[in-house]
Amino acid sequence: MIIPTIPTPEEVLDKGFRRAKKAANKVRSSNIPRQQKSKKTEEARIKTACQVIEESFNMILERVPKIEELHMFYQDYIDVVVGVDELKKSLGALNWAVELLSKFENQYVFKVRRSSPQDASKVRREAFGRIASVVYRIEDELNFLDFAKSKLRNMPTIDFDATTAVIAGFPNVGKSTLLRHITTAEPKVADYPFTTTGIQIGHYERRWQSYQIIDTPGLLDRPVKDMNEIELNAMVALEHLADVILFIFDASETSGYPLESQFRLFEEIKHIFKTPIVCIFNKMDLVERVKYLDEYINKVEDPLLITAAEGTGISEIMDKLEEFNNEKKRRSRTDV
Ligand SMILES: Nc1nc2c(ncn2[C@@H]2O[C@H](COP(=O)(O)OP(=O)(O)OP(=O)(O)O)[C@@H](O)[C@H]2O)c(=O)[nH]1
Repeated sequence: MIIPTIPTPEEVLDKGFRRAKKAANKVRSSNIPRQQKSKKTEEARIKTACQVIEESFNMILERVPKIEELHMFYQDYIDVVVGVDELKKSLGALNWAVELLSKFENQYVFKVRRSSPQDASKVRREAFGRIASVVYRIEDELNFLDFAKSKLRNMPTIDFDATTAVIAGFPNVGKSTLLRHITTAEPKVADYPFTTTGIQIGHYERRWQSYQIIDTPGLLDRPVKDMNEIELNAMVALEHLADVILFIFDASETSGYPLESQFRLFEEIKHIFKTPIVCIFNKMDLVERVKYLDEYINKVEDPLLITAAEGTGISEIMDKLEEFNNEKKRRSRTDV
């Protein structure tokens, strides 16, 4: 998300007062009658200081995207990373400062006009004091916006038009292998604060349709009860993205996780997400279709049996995703 550079109160005031001085010098060297000069000079200083500072804050307010207009995934993402309420509060404080400064501008220009030439500079000093105190009043909010800027610099770039599958399953079950086989290019890895290794996003096109497969190492690969609140919220963010979840079982159990615990994780994810889930049993090259395995395979709807390492079963997954894509298109047509 684009948050522009956030100045400190000192920087804002310095810029405002410096420009005010310049404006004053300009008036001083103009050919206004002498008796009016001191008042006109102070008037220019007050006006310029207020306007320059207002402009700095307005520029920030204009450049930060309206949070409620962002895709729900980004709204949740921002909420998890920095807090939407806090961000809105800080922007609200900037608005408050702009309104007050514009009030000061009118109030003090009027005061200078009504003052004697000798008192004009006193009025201006009073105005500058109040301007400074308003800017310092929002120091915490400026600091927060600066923190948010650095935190939100590398938001993952999501293609919201693509049909999106999010991969889930215990570590070592073959998620990356699958991602590499389905998607053509090297998956892009974006910063994602809930996972230690970043989010991996792979893309591919099929019959002129775009697909996107997302892996979030460290998030959808362990029991939900072990998750903290941030991670649970991150799951909500993912739910806004996923048209479908690909849950990968390691049928061979060579990853070290018994099918029983893998199935428990599947149940948890099914419980949390309202998104449809496609169950994929991987590493079929290492197993016999024994009764024990069949028990699990038969428990789920339309399972796909694959050997990701050899690329076997990948086209069936793509067919399945195409079905979801067609369904999504059909739904969006009837929604219009
Ligand atoms: N025999 C066999 N091995 C596989 C298959 N798919 C993946 N593997 C192996 O399983 C191991 C783990 O695969 P990864 O793709 O790294 O698994 P992952 O789920 O992405 O693991 P994390 O990144 O730790 O979550 C690797 O050594 C793969 O080569 C398969 O179909 N058959």
